[in-house]
This record gives sequence, structure tokens and C-alpha cells, in this order.
Amino acid sequence: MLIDQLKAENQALKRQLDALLQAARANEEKMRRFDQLEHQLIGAGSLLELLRMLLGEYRAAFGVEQIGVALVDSEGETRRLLQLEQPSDSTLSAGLRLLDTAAPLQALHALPWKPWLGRFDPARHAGLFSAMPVGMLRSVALLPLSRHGQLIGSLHFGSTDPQRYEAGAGTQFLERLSAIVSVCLESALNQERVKRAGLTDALTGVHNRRYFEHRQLVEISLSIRYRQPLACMFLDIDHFKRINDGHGHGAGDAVLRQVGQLIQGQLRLGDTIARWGGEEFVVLLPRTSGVQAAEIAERIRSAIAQHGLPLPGGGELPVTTSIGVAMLRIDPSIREPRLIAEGLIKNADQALYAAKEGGRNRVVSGPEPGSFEG
Ligand SMILES: Nc1nc2c(ncn2[C@@H]2O[C@H](COP(=O)(O)OP(=O)(O)OP(=O)(O)O)[C@@H](O)[C@H]2O)c(=O)[nH]1
Repeated sequence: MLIDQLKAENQALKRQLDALLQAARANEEKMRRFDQLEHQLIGAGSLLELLRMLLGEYRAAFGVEQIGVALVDSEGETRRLLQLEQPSDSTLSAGLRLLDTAAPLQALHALPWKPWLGRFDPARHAGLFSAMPVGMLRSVALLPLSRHGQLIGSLHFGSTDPQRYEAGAGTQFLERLSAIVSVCLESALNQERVKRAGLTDALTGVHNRRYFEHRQLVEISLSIRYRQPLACMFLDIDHFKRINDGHGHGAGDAVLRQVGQLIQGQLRLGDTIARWGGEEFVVLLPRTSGVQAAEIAERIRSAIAQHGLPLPGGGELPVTTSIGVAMLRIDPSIREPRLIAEGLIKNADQALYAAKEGGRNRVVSGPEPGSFEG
């Protein structure tokens, strides 16, 4: 009898031991995966890649239903940097929130900043998960992201399991994760700033020709692959030399800045504007027909003509532009994207020349493209 009892106890102990060993192995495996993910985060090649990892791969790796990231972006810099890389990204739009101020995060994270684990409270937490459906969430982990004593963002995990993130549970791993993500974010932002500096026109703040030429190749390939129209606009400020000669180089620079902003103000997110050089700007309009492009060009022309440059002594210096519009044309004999790009620019430039010849302050459209059969 006693032997049977001992045997049964032994078996129960063995089962417990097996379960513990299994849990330890699972934990070890989990730690190994986290370790791998941390290395991937550290190795992210860009801000976009880092955010995609956090919002996409991490979600799968952690086995949580939802992940959200909020970043303080008071100057709109992060938004601009991300657009530079990828104008629209569904992973990002689902999980990323850019905040004008740190105030919402200060309300979320009390000092000393540490991960907060607990029950999901729709009133407080629903907004943290952005566009994702949040009705099923039961527990959340909110990780403050900080650098140099400032809150720079917040990382949010949401689970349908009420016990997944329980108040009072250990947060060592999450603390480490928030430290790593904070450093990676700062470093990725710095990398993007360096990259952007090489792709931006220092005077006007719009893209430079180098960026445009790169973007143009991407847009041409997309346009051909999806058989969608692509419009290109060449803009030149009229009699710019007279502005420089009559009012000084500083006034000329101010006109360039103002014109760049006015053009930008008329464009959509996926459009690209760049300073081509001197007083010339160039614009790419994906998925835009010739008729629409001519309308947009006319809006730009009119906006610039209506906004003269305010002069220090009062009054305004009139500014006008001539604009040439061309559509991507597919010549089956030309397959090299670089040559197609040159042809598109040449056609827009010819239309611009016709606008100058026609008396300036006007829009001229080049011939409509034939079909998209390539
Ligand atoms: N202020 C300023 N001027 C520039 C800059 N880059 C080029 N320019 C000037 O832009 C002027 C361009 O003059 P032109 O090419 O003769 O053309 P325009 O006077 O605009 O005449 P049209 O194009 O025929 O209407 C030159 O005087 C250049 O020195 C710049 O960055 N800042």
C-alpha cells in the first residue's frame, strides 16, 4: 500500500518536474528568440525598418494581439523623414501614432518611468492602439521610451489574455526592451537626419535633384507595372534674374523658399517636389492623368501669382512661374528606366520652354501619352 502511494507520489513529482523542465526549455527558447529580435532591432537599417519590426515581426514573436507605438514629433520631423522613405505604409498607419506634444505620454507614464502592466481600460488605452480593433483586449503593457531624461515615445502591447500583463508582475525584460527600443529609435532618427541632409535642398527645404532622380526611377517602374499614368511638371520662376538684380540675392532666396512652399501646399502626400537647380523646380505626380496634372499645375501657377514676396518697405514683389507638364510615354523600344526618366524630363522641359515662349505665367501641357502597353 505504502509502496503504491510512494509510486503515485513519485509519478506526480516526475510530471511536475517534466512540466518545469518544459517551461524552462520554453523560456529558454523564448529568451533566445527575444535575444535574436533585439539583435535585429539594433541592426535595423532605417527608421521605417525599425518601426516595421516593432509593429509587425514583434507582434508575431511576442504572440500578442496588438502593438502600438506613439512617438513625440513636435516639429513634424519624424513624419517628414518617414514620408521620404515610404509615403504610405499600411503597417505603420495601423500601429504608429505621431504626437504633437509629450503631454499624452506624461499623462500615461508616471515618474520614475517604468513599464506599466495591468488591465485594459478602454477609456484610457483604446487610443494607444490607433486604428486597430481593440474591443477584445484584456491586459496591456505600456513601456515608456525615453532618452536624456525626456519621454520620446511609448510602446504598447495589448493582449486578449487578462493574465498576460498583470499588475505587479516582473518587468525586467520589458524594462530592457524599452531601453533598447529607445536607443534604437534615437539612432535611427539620427541616421535618417544624415540621409535626409544629403537628399534635401538646404535653401528651400524641398528635396534635391539627387532624391528626385532616385524617386523618379521608382515611380516610373511602378507606373509601368501597374499601368497607371505618371505626370511630371517642370516649373521656372519668371525673370528671376531681375528679382536678384533689383532686390538683392536675399530677396531671390526668399522667393525660392516661398515658391517651394506654395508648390508643396498644392500637392498630395505621394507626390514629389524637388528643386532641380537655380530657379527651377520639378514635380512628379503618380496616378495622375494629363487633365488632372494640368489642373494642379494651374492651381500652383495661380497660388504663386497671388502671393508676391512681402517687401521690407511694404508692398509685394510680384512673382510668376511658367510650368511645363508632360506625361510618361511608353516607347516599347526604350526599356531602360534611366532613359525613360530622361525622356519624361525632356518633354516637361520642352513644354516649359513653350510656356516661356508663349508669354510666361502660364501652363503648357505636352502631348498626351499613347497607351501603356510596353
Ligand atoms: N537668389 C538666388 N539666385 C539664384 C540661385 N540659383 C540661381 N540663381 C539665379 O537665377 C537667375 C536665373 O536667371 P535666368 O536663367 O536668366 O532666367 P530668368 O531671369 O528667370 O528668366 P526666364 O527664366 O527666361 O523667365 C540667375 O541670375 C542666377 O544667378 C539661388 O540659389 N539664389
